[in-house]
Amino acid sequence: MSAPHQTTGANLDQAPKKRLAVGVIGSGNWGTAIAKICGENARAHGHHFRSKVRMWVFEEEIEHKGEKRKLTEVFNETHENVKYLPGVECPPNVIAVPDVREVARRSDVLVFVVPHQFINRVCDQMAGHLRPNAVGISCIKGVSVGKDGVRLFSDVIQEKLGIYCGVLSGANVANEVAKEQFCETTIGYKPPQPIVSPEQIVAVFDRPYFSVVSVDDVAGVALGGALKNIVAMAVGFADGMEWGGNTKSAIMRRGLLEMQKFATTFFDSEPGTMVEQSCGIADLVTSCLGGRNNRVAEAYVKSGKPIDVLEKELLGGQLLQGASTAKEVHEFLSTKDMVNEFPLFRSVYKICYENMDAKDLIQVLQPLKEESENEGGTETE
Ligand SMILES: NC(=O)C1=CN([C@@H]2O[C@H](COP(=O)(O)OP(=O)(O)OC[C@H]3O[C@@H](n4cnc5c(N)ncnc54)[C@H](O)[C@@H]3O)[C@@H](O)[C@H]2O)C=CC1
Ligand SMILES: O=C(CO)COP(=O)(O)O
Repeated sequence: MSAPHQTTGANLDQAPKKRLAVGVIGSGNWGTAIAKICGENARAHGHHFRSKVRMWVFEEEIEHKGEKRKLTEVFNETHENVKYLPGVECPPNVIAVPDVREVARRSDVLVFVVPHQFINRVCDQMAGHLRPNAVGISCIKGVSVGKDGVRLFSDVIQEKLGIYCGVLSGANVANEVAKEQFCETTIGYKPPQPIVSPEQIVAVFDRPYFSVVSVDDVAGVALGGALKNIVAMAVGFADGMEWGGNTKSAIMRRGLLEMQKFATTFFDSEPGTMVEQSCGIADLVTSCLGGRNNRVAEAYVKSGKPIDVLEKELLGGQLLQGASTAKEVHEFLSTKDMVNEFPLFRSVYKICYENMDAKDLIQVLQPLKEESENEGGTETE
C-alpha cells in the first residue's frame, strides 16, 4: 500500500568528490525557516556541504528601528528575517542575497520556497544561470494549471531550468518548525541519475526536530501539500460557522478522499501516500487546526470581508495559497467535466469566487451517501 522505497534520517557514510553548495530561492515565512535548517545542516555535515547557504530575498524596503532599510541588509546584520519570521535567529552562515542569478550560479542544490504565484517569473530570471549538475527541491504547495492541464511545480521547474527537481512537503507550520518543535516531513526524490544521492538530499534537511522520510512518490508528496490547502479553507469556513469537531472531522475525511482521488486519477501516485505520510493526512490535520488558510477562511465567515482583503489584514505580507489553488483545480476539473466528482473542492471554489453561502457546505457533505446507495447515481448541487 505504501510507496515501496523509503530513506529515513541522514546516512552519509561516503565522502563526496566535492562539497555541495546549497541555495534557497525564497525568504518568506517557510523560506526563512527552511534556510535556517539548511544552514544548520551545512555546518553539521561540513564534509558534504559548503558552509555558506545563500538565500535569495525578493528585496524590499522595511521599517526597522525607525529607519527605512533593505530587508537583505537587516537580515545579514541581525540574522533575523524581521518581516517574515520575526523572533527567530538563523545561523550566521545563511546569507541573504538580492540577486537570484547569483544564487543560481553558486548552488548545486537549489531549494525552491516561493509562494506559487511567483515561481514562473523567478525561474525565467534564473534560466541559463544554473550549474550543469544542479538539482532542485520544491517546497512550494500548489499546482500549475494551463493549456497542458495540471502540472506539479517540480515539473515546471524541471522544464524551465533543465534540472531534476524533487519535492519536500509535510505537516510543517513554519513558525513551529522555526522554534524547533518536533515534526515530520516527506521528500519525494527520484532522479534519473543520482547526481546528488537521496541520502545527501535527506541530509540537507533532516534535523533532530525535523524528521525526514524520502519516498519515490513525487506526485503524491506535491499534491498532498497543494490540495490540503483547499480542505483547510473548508474547515476554516466551518470554524467561522462555529461547527464542532465532529463536523470538521467529516470535512477532513471527505477532503482526504478527494485529495487521494485527484492524485491517483490524474497522476501516477500511490494511494497510501496520502494516508501514511506527513505530506498527506498529517499536513491536512495541522493546516486545519490553524494554518493561514484556515484562519483567513474563518475570518471570512465571521467578518464578511473579501478574502483578498483579509489576506492583507491578517497575514502581514505572507500569502494565501488555498483560494487560488481551489480556482486552479476547479478550472482543471471543468475541462475534464469532473467538477461534481470533487464536491468539497467545488464548494470551496464557489464560496471563494461565486458567493456560495458557507453554511451550504453541510449539504455538500450529504450526496456521496446517496451516490453509494444508488450505485453510481448522479449527484445534485
Ligand atoms: N508558511 C508556512 O507555514 C508554510 C508554507 N509552505 C509553502 O511554502 C511556499 C512559500 O511560502 P512562505 O515562505 O510561507 O511565503 P510567504 O507566504 O511568507 O510569502 C511572502 C514571500 O513572498 C515574497 N514575494 C512577494 N512578492 C514577490 C514577488 N513579486 N516575487 C517573488 N517573491 C515575492 C516575499 O518577499 C516573501 O518572501 C508556499 O507555497 C507555501 O504554501 C509550506 C509549508 C509551511
Ligand atoms: O503548509 C502549511 C503547514 O504544513 C502551512 O499552511 P498555511 O499556508 O495554511 O499556513
